[in-house]
Amino acid sequence: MATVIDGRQLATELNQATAKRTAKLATRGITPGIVVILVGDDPASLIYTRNKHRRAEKMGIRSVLEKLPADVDQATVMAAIDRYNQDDTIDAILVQEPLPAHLDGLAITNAIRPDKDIDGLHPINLGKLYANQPGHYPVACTPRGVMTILRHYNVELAGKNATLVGRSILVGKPLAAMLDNANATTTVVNRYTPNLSKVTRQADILVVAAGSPHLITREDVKPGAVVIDVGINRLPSGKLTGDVDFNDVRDIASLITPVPGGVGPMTIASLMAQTVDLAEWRQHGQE
Ligand SMILES: NC(=O)C1=CN([C@@H]2O[C@H](COP(=O)(O)OP(=O)(O)OC[C@H]3O[C@@H](n4cnc5c(N)ncnc54)[C@H](OP(=O)(O)O)[C@@H]3O)[C@@H](O)[C@H]2O)C=CC1
Ligand SMILES: Nc1nc(=O)c2c([nH]1)NC[C@@H]1CN(c3ccc(C(=O)N[C@@H](CCC(=O)O)C(=O)O)cc3)C=[N+]21
Repeated sequence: MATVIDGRQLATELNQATAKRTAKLATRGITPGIVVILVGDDPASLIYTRNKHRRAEKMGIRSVLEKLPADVDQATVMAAIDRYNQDDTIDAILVQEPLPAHLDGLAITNAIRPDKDIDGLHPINLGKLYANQPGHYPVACTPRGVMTILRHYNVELAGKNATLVGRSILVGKPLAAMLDNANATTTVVNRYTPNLSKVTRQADILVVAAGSPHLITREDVKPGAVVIDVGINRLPSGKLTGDVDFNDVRDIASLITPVPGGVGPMTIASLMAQTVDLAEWRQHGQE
């Protein structure tokens, strides 16, 4: 029977540590600030954005929500980015995905100042991660949260097979780079991969970020594997479920994350921690 990873507990611990850091910054008159740019009114994005806002305010981070209408034009979004790039009270800029199809998401990402790029999506930050460069730069918060979980539960990575289902720029790709940097042997699969099950069964660490409810069942998992479920899917009943059939897989895995209560809370906690990182790094740059 697998140990079930308690993402909420780990997130609470990380949030307490982050709150201590903001309290220390406050004594120097510094309040870290994040802006979330939300285009349109996708209900799931609204919930996620509200959760972030509430969490930030609780821990002494100023949170600004810039809501733009679904039919906003490219120039207006670019002007908003430019304004926050120059705004000294803002340390972190997050553009909520997904963006409406008429907008050029790549141009928007590339316009964010790399030192305010809280999702680590700017090519400069992605390049540093891929090159495994030393030094300070932001990385995507969900992969950062997953790496924190693996470290906390003492999961050995060097020499292990780490397989990622999903290759998005926000989750699969950066997490593959982080696992590779930690000397795991990484495999990234996508929709075109033949015989998915054969590949996933090789994994000592299986990370699933596909957005497909119950894609992974026990036949796809090596006995004793560590299973990290990033997927967030809302069922017609309104319940949240991951990409892994939790009840089917839990007795053959060694460690497993639930949904909800696994990776999700760690994404938010990592976002808060990295906002404070950005504020501190910028401060050092200015001193
Ligand atoms: N818990 C958290 O904190 C977070 C959760 N999420 C959730 O994680 C999931 C993934 O998010 P994201 O990475 O942004 O999603 P994307 O839709 O951008 O990417 C999904 C990836 O999964 C691959 N994929 C989908 N279905 C299959 C399949 N049947 N077999 C193999 N590969 C498949 C796709 O392949 P291809 O490229 O070929 O299309 C793609 O690479 C979503 O449910 C999302 O809501 C996302 C961010 C944070
Ligand atoms: N630029 C950008 N960056 C993101 O990181 C990003 C994004 N866009 N778009 C959407 C996805 C999704 N995502 C989630 C984060 C936390 C929870 C979360 O807190 N989940 C809780 C439950 C939440 C609930 O109950 O509704 C849990 O899993 O326990 C969910 C989903 C970040 N994303």
